[in-house]
Amino acid sequence: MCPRHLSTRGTRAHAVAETTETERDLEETTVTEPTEPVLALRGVTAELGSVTVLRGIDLTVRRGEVVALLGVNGSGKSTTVRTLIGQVPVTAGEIELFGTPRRRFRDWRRVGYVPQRTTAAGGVPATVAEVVSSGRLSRTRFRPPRRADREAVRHALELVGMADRAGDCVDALSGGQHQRVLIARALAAEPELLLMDEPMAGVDLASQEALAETLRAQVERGVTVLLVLHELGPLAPLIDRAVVLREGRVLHEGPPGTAHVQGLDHDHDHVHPHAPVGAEIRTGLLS
Ligand SMILES: Nc1ncnc2c1ncn2[C@@H]1O[C@H](COP(=O)(O)OP(=O)(O)OP(=O)(O)O)[C@@H](O)[C@H]1O
Repeated sequence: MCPRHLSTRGTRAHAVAETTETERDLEETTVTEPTEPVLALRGVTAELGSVTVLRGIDLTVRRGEVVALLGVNGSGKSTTVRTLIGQVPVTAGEIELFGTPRRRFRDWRRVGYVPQRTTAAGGVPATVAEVVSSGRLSRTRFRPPRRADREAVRHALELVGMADRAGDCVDALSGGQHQRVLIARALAAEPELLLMDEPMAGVDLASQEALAETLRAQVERGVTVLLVLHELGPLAPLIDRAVVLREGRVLHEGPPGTAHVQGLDHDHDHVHPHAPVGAEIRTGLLS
């Protein structure tokens, strides 16, 4: 809870064995072959309410790839990502994560998810460190956090330049800082696959560049990335492939330079969600 109840339990001797366990976990999770699909959607359809939102999405992302999902507002980008994590049920088609049908997939520590930011206040009086620690739950389950967990949280905060705000209440952060905390939360589990829904939304240009650097380091580690974007921006050099959606279907797939020709410029009716530098935007971190 905010602002001063962070645990500092644990001893160094304890930690050595715990680090070993985490290393063992990591070894177990890096067995995917280089060209093996990390995620695959085949003919995926989905409805929200009574509206058909996805109309047969085919998408494969292989290990180490960085794929941008582009398209105008309402084309189904977020819904596609949310079907992958089971937040939106599919009405037809197949989804696989790491070669396992999604309905049987349980190894969620391999997946980091950054949700699309919202303007709804979460209302939970949590500190930055607590929110980022929640990203570690897929590894810690219900056991108390160990030194390796606290170390991973600290490292994730360092990666997004928020280590000095660990004890602050999330309510005290700006919109861009919230976004950085959400990214740190996803990184805390040291995932192999990062799913990011507009990770740069509301982040000023300098911070976008810092986050692009963070992402580059993840990609160099072999992390696979699928991210929803409205524009490539500082992430452009990292993107291997762009997939453009329109009305719940894949309209175009190819090198990122071709994406705008194929359906974005002509339908440029989407909102760019970037806030001006220093803008105070409240987000629901936990929603
Ligand atoms: N909870 C919901 N109930 C009904 N319809 C919804 C719901 N959420 C989204 N939709 C509709 O589903 C469609 C796809 O939405 P989605 O959020 O996947 O699009 P998007 O491409 O991510 O858009 P944006 O760029 O605005 O985030 C839109 O027409 C949207 O209005």
